[in-house]
Amino acid sequence: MEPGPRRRRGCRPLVSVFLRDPGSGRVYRRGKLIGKGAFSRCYKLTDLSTSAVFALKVVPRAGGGAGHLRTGGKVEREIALHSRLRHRNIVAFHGHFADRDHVYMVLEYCSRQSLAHVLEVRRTLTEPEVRYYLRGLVSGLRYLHQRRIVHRDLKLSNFFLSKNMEVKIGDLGLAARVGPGGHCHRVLCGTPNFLAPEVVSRNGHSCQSDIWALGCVMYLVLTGAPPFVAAPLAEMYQNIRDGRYPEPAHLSPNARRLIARLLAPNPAERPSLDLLLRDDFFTQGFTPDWLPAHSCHSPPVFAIPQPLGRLFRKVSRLLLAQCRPPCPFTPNEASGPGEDGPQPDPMEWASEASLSERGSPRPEVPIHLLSQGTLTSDPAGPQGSPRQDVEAAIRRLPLCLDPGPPATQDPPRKAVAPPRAPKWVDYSSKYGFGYQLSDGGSGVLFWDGTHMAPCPPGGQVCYVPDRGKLETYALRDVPGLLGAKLAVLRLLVRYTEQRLWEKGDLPTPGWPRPLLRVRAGSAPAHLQPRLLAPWQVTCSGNQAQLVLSSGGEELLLTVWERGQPGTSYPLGILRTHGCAQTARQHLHHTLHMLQSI
Ligand SMILES: Nc1ncnc2c1ncn2[C@@H]1O[C@H](COP(=O)(O)OP(=O)(O)OP(=O)(O)O)[C@@H](O)[C@H]1O
Repeated sequence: MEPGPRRRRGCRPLVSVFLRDPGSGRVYRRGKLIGKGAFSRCYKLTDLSTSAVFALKVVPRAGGGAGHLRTGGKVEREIALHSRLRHRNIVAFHGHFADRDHVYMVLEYCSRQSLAHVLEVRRTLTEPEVRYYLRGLVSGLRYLHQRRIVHRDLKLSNFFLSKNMEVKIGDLGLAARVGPGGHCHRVLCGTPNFLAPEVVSRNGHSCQSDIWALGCVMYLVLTGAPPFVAAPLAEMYQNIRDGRYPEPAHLSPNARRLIARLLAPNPAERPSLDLLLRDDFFTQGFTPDWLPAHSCHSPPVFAIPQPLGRLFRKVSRLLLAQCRPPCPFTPNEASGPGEDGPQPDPMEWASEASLSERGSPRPEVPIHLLSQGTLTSDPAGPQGSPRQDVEAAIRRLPLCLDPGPPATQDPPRKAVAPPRAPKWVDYSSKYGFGYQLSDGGSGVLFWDGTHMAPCPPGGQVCYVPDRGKLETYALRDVPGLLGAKLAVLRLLVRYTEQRLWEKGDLPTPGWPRPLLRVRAGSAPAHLQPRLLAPWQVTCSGNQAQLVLSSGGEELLLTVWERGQPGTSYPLGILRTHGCAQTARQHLHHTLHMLQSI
């Protein structure tokens, strides 16, 4: 470990490269500087034992001693409040510690920085994007307000973006609990442009003041300028008190109306967070379930090709007609990703029959691990992580290819065949990957790494959050936030059932159904390797579908030749007996794909 930080005269003390949290014993390596605030610096941070990446917020202590912080208790308050919060739209607080010179906060790393960074490049955002971000912000803010916490500094630079473009409220340095009267101390704090009239008039902050700030944010991201500009300050404060701002005439009437509701000078006239989401701006416009990463620098195009758009709308209508209250999704959520537009969106669907007519796989395309999990047990499965299994397979496969010249005939086969996914519909560019397994199971692997499947009997729904534990819900209890996913699940599963079903695959009773999916980068979807069921890799070509599985003690290579039942070769037997040319090709191919994960 590095010696303690050296202090240069007149300079801030340096932050050590290696840091130890004495409370948890965790050792971290400090990475690059992400940015500087008025009181703090923020670095990338890696936990050396798990390689998990965090953001480290470092606040210097005054004079380098164990005395008061330079910030007059702000950091202690921030830690006390933030460390108790846990919500997907609030930057997660993972821990804190201190040394002679600094206080350290270990925070969730938001790799796409903040909405301020996005707006700097984009200048303005589209209405569907604004709905998307506001929905996340309202969810995080509702969580805070339910705990009687007001944020008091809601602004774009405090709205962080995760890798998945999920928006997270951060920097709780000014957050405070409201007193019994619903207000906090009558101090003037926050970003001047976004101060609510009651704050400017020193009547104190309340939850409604945060809602005013959301109005300022909405105005800013849609028009590119804040509604109230500080020149001169006294005039701006008067405009704030009067709720007088330049009319954004070019915005849609719904957007203008909602802004006016949020920027009502009388706090009591502003909508509650729940009412806000029921405003026409939300209910009459399309809200995407996710945003592509490129929307950080260019406007996303929300479009699906005409025939598929029609199909989705038709099926949505069908589903909605069948769905009686309490219905876990709204027409808006179920209506698909947008109106038809000029750009076709890649949606692919396939069954073995269609695949076998479409050419051979292209294993040279890079493959990324997209999604993993099981809907019957722990996401990592009973035997450890799927990646470990993939690595074990990579070690073992070459051993089968090593021995001498190819055998003239294949070795003894096993009659077992694990389930696979002979049918799928790939809409992962917007939603997810719907599959139907040969044993009748079905589900959707969503673009964000989550997994949902119907689990009969009893009409329940299983859901595995990204790296989370399996959750099971009765249909009517599916949380509102999962409503859109449920709608997609219904759409895609129904689609695979109705459009792609072909008979012939007999169920394999009792076989576990964890899934691990790989997807080749830019290859056309029908040429991509497909699903992994119990640690399986599947690729589809014009000749065969291959599944490598580790259902029991040994690895099995199962091959489905066109129209034939599957045959499985234990790798140990392939290794001792050798195998014929075709099986060798399959092995080479499988190895190649696994190596590119
Ligand atoms: N959790 C995080 N993940 C990624 N980047 C972060 C995170 N927290 C802060 N940052 C980045 O670090 C920089 C400094 O953030 P910090 O919160 O210390 O100050 P600030 O909010 O910019 O300023 P101030 O504290 O004065 O309001 C900013 O560019 C911010 O985007």
